[in-house]
Amino acid sequence: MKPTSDCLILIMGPAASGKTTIAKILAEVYHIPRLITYTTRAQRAGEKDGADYHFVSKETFQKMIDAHAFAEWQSFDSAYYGSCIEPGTHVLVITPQGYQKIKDQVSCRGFYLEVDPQQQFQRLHDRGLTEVQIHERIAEDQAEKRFLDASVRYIDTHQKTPAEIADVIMKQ
Ligand SMILES: Nc1nc2c(ncn2[C@@H]2O[C@H](COP(=O)(O)OP(=O)(O)O)[C@@H](O)[C@H]2O)c(=O)[nH]1
Ligand SMILES: Nc1ncnc2c1ncn2[C@@H]1O[C@H](COP(=O)(O)OP(=O)(O)O)[C@@H](O)[C@H]1O
Repeated sequence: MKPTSDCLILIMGPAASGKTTIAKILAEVYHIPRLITYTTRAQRAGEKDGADYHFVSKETFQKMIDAHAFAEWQSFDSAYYGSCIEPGTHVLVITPQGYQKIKDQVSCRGFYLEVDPQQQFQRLHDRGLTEVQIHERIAEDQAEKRFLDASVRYIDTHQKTPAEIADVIMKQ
């Protein structure tokens, strides 16, 4: 089924599984805009404020919580992440826990990207993470999987190009 009516396409997956890459293709090729979420984590090299995230201070994030600005928010990997939902068809990159909090609020379709462990390790190493940081992040992502449910579609990204993965999502 294609997203002909308002529908959120929720992209989930562990660190460096390709979530951001796929969201960019869905925006650029399929013209499905991404909802930019808010985070207190540090901006990575190459990331743009307002395009990858709205990078905000903890104080600003807390003010947004107090103002009930978020559809959901959570603490993850020593930072806060929160999303605001708008009407229309959009892509949202989110944790499984975030998915669990909003799945009954909106019409949505969830996808979980699975990544080859060796490729993931290499990508996270290239991102500058230490071995300890990599193992901590993998454990946190693993713990998040308990929030997935039977309606989530798993996509094995190994040996698939980003364009092929986006195509799989669009054909659902
Ligand atoms: N619950 C929730 N999770 C988010 C939000 N924005 C991003 N995330 C998730 O937060 C996690 C950490 O994201 P990030 O720090 O960019 O690391 P990455 O997964 O390695 O790219 C990922 O699983 C994202 O999908 C949000 O607004 N709410
Ligand atoms: N299907 C793929 N094939 C090859 N490289 C990929 C693929 N998906 C993502 N990558 C690369 O892996 C790295 C991490 O991807 P990214 O989209 O930032 O992951 P995430 O947002 O899940 O952390 C990037 O360098 C990206 O170009």
